[in-house]
Amino acid sequence: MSYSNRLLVKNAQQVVLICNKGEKYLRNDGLHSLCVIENGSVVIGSDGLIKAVGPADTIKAQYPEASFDKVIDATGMCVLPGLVDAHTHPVWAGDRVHEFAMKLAGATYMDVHRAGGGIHFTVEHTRAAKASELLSSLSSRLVRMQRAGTTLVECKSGYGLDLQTEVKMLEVIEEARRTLPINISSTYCGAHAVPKGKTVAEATEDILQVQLPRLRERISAGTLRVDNIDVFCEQGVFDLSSSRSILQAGKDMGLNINFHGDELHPMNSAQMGAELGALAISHLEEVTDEGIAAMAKAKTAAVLLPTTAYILRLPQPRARDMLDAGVIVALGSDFNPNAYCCSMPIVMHLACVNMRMSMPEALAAATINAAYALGCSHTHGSLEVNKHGDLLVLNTTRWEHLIYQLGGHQELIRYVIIKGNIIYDNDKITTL
Ligand SMILES: N=CN[C@@H](CCC(=O)O)C(=O)O
Ligand SMILES: [Zn+2]
Repeated sequence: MSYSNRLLVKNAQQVVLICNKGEKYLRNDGLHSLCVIENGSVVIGSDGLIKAVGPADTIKAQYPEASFDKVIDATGMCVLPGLVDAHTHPVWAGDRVHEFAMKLAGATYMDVHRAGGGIHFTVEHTRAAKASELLSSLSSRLVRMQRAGTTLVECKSGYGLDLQTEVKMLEVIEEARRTLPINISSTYCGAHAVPKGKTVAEATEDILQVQLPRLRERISAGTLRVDNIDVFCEQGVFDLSSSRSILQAGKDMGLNINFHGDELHPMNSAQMGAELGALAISHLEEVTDEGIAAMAKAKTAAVLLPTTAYILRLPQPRARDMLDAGVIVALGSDFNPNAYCCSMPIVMHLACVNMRMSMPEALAAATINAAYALGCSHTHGSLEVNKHGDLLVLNTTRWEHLIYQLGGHQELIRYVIIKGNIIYDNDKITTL
């Protein structure tokens, strides 16, 4: 046995593993109760991976405390996997607080978009911003997410809509990946809106003939990493057939398909995504029964975004119907200038109250299933041996408090740990 382990978290009242048989996702019966060890400990090795997790007495017998760089006594506390945020747009300049006021006064999302605001407003400001400014605001946002317990986050481009700005955004995401501890899955979303002055056909042509080929070169040369391809498949944005051709082209270059579908209108996006072998489709407020069945069969994850329906006062996504049909349900914050939320604990609370998910369903959706939606559930999303040592220590004896205490994560999260390193220590926590 190695005598140079990085971290021991010992004697936790609860260690929430989520699952313990190498499951890549949880659905149906797998969601009824999560795998929890009472009075447990976790061992993280010097490579940042989990070496052991189990009853505190067993771990104590196997690992002498002296073999650890750091020991956390979690008596009276809970340990759970770091949260996974499966959908964010965190690289942009120019906030849209003025549009929030317009929407509160009755304007719809598409009213604002058609009037040249919304994504177009953000595109104008993001094109004008320096990469260093975008990196600085991205870093602050990611640090906020980390403090709210997120340890793996999907980050999209999509406020450039031209080659130069899309690449600038992807490079900024890449720099954040190199400099911050949080794990990042990056997504090219050049088809987030039709740029002003172009038709859908012209925008699609530009993506297929100019943007994707340049990205392919950069990825092959190892100068840029991109994991997923995204499109906003919506009436007045990219129609089904242009979305299909862009997603297929991305898949052909090795990207995972993970896109916005069936948000404001039923577009048959779910069926199209399932046919293409999409790993995930987000939103789905307007998905049909046929779309739900197709996603369940194809094991395409549904990334549900409770903040969007809440802020835009949309119908709630049909989480219960999807869960009952066996769809793999994940959650995301949808952080963007329209939905300014960095907190997965708040997202889980909204999912429970507004979308009628149970707390175990919401936690699985924000861990193992969100990791699945990003193609990372073999390394993230549960506390199992050989996975990344990414975890939260909560100052409470039952994990459900993280969801129950709306907006209470700042007082509940004592430590955020990524690969066995403490990246946030909230030592100001007192009693709860
Ligand atoms: N629906 C499309 N995209 C974003 C909103 C982006 C924006 O409004 O800037 C979403 O997921 O909600
Ligand atoms: Zn989005």
